[in-house]
Amino acid sequence: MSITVTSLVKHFDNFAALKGIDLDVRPGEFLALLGPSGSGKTTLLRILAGLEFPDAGTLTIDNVDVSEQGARDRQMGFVFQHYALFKHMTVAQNVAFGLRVKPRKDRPSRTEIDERVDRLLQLVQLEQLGDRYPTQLSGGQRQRVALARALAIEPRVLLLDEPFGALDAKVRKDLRRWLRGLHDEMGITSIFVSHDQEEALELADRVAVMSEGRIAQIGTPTEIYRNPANAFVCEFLGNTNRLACRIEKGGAKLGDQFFAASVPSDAPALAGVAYVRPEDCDIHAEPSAPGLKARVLKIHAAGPTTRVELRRIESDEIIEIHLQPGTDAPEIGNDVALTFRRVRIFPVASA
Ligand SMILES: Nc1ncnc2c1ncn2[C@@H]1O[C@H](COP(=O)(O)OP(=O)(O)OP(=O)(O)O)[C@@H](O)[C@H]1O
Repeated sequence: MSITVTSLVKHFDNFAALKGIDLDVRPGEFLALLGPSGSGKTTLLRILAGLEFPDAGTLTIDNVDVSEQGARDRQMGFVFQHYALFKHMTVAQNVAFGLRVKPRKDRPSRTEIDERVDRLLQLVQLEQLGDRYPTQLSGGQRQRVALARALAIEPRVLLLDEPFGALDAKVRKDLRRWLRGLHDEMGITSIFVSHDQEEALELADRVAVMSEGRIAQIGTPTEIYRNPANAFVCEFLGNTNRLACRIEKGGAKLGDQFFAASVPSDAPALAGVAYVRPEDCDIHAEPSAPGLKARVLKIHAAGPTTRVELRRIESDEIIEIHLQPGTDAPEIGNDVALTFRRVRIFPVASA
């Protein structure tokens, strides 16, 4: 199923929660809505689900306008972070619920429902636990039941709002890999909300980064990580150094290197911020080598990557770099030169 959202606007009283969202979700795609708290992710998901209605804009599924349809008619499956299971029902009864409440003409027979529940419990790897009650399950198992329940109605689209948000880091990581596998197996168009950049970048085919009711950028994880469209996306994806610079003649100098910025080359000089990821830096032990001068403060050698913390001599800004494999670690206290393989530069006004 493809989904197209056009010029979607939503206010809560005077507050604009969505300020004009355009979005195309491709059939079978796994799309992440990523953004800080309050950026509008849940509001957008609830509008897609038909649980909330926009003030303006349209929503189509496979080119059919469903803007006026309610949640029941849209045939979407939802899994929310705290999507409580029915406590008085067993796991199997929870999964069957969406089928049992269908109007008689659409409702599968009792045998068909039992068969489908068995299949779904196998799919979420809980086939042994059909007779348990939700309180007898772990958090991760409960979320898998919630997922099986959402899938039972054979939804056209699966909507997930931080489905693993309440779980601890290890379970969360295992479950998201498992969910990605399940998605690939079923090929169902899925949209999930996350405020965790690592989760979104790992799971999704494409990520829509949201900021203050707008989509700041949409692209594959590699595109948004390697080529963030603006300062907000750079900062939100984290793991980046922020270095003051001066933009003139269409770019800025860091040490001896010049990097282009997306400003006209004849624009007046202005203050900028250069963003450099730690893995895009090279260190030269000889301080007189061409490059940005910095002093080595700390070396963190535990783990697979050696991280070096430095202070930029001219400004006291702290820079973290990841040492390239095969490079000798510098001495703490020594001055060195840094060169950069990839830098994004934006004017301060937009930073
Ligand atoms: N029913 C409501 N009434 C009033 N304001 C609301 C309502 N729902 C959401 N908002 C506001 O709209 C904005 C967007 O909320 P939304 O829940 O979509 O953000 P989010 O990106 O999902 O955040 P989070 O990650 O914290 O869940 C927030 O400022 C929120 O306070």
